Amino acid sequence: SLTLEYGAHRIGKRTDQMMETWRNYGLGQFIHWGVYALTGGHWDGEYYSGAAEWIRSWDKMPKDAYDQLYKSFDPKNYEPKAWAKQAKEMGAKYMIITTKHHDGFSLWPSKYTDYDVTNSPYGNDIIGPLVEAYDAEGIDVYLYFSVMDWSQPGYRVSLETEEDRTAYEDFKAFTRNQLIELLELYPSAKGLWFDGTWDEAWKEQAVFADELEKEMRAMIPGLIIGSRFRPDDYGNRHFDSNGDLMGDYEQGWERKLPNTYEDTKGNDWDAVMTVPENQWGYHSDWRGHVKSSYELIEMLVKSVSLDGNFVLNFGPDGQGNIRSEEAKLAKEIGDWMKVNQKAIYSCGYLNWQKQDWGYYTQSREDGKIYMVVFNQPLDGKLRVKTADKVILDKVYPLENPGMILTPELIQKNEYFIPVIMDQKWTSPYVIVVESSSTDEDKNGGFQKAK
Ligand SMILES: C[C@@H]1N[C@@H](c2nc3ccccc3[nH]2)[C@H](O)[C@@H]1O
Repeated sequence: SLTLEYGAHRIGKRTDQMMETWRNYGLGQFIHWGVYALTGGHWDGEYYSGAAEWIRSWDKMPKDAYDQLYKSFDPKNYEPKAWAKQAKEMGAKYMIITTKHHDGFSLWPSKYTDYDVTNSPYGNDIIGPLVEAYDAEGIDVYLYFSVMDWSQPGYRVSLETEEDRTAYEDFKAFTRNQLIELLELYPSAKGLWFDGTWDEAWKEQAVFADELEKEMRAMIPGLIIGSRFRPDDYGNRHFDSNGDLMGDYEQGWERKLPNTYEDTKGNDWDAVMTVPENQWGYHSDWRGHVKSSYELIEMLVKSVSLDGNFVLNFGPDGQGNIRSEEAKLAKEIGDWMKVNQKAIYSCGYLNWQKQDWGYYTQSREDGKIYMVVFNQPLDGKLRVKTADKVILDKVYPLENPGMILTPELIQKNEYFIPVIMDQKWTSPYVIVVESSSTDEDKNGGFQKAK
């Protein structure tokens, strides 16, 4: 392997308490909010078919017109407490907020740019009250920060000339200043979610990024930073030139999920997901496929079954309203979580053979196994092929622990579990499996369920 000075500084998962907490979240909320929301994905009566938060890059959007939008940013309906309550009801354990997206508009009072909320009609800090509201609901806050910043004179896609390099040094100092400022202003933040780090210019900044990451980690012990921040000695991100994961978890799953445990390489990871195919910021006219709560619940369960977190995106409109489609999804997902959350929180991957009826999760606290059923077989029998030396001690619906189900042995380590057919399941349901290993538990087999 290559000798890397700026590659992965740790092999394998972090095992400290803050990372354990992160690993056990299951469900998160992403919030994309900024001046792009004022356009709603349209300009001058024309429909923008790209991602709404990218509308500044649309050839039909005059750049100076976009850059004046902040003079209209005055969200009368911004209610951070209501947003936090809604997220609590949905069952989100953490929230990631765009402090600054690619356009550079800073949603907090920044000493380092005039392109921020203090120079908008709204005038006040957006981030602070949001952090307080989510902290009050017991939802951990993470700060999204785009390194790419179209508003900054020193920003460069690549460094071709000496002038580029000189300008980029200013940009690097600006970037560091804003990040230090954010961590000083919002010390209850548990981590940073970096974006906009794919430019060639940034990929040459292995030394700067490593020193900055160390500085940020020193400011908030346990701070959680994913794989999308640092480039290594050769400009590789996410995985260094030896194939080792950079940062504390893999951040590559944007609008997609791993399909197998092998796809995750055994790392921690999050998947961030839009409700339409590709809209993070507010677009008033969602076209194409809009995901249902059923689809999103399956993505959540699949993520947890593969040891990841699922982060669902919300894009409030220019007045600070959560749109009705998202409010409905938050309610529907929350209703499902209220009944089935034990199969999500503090759960992860179980190495039993994947079956067609759905997904297994296993509690990291008491070893209980959850079968989350999406595709109930017509004969009402769920095939279960356990790992070796496993005994099924007790099986029952999570919603009805008194209804003991008797597995039918098919062959060694393989059973049919008869789910009650007259029980009309109308949404994904959970069967609990309490199990033990045939050896005494000295070999670290499944912990005996308490
Ligand atoms: C989390 C998501 N990442 C940003 C983004 N910009 C991209 C440019 C090219 C390819 C993928 C991108 N994702 C999106 O605007 C959103 O913030």
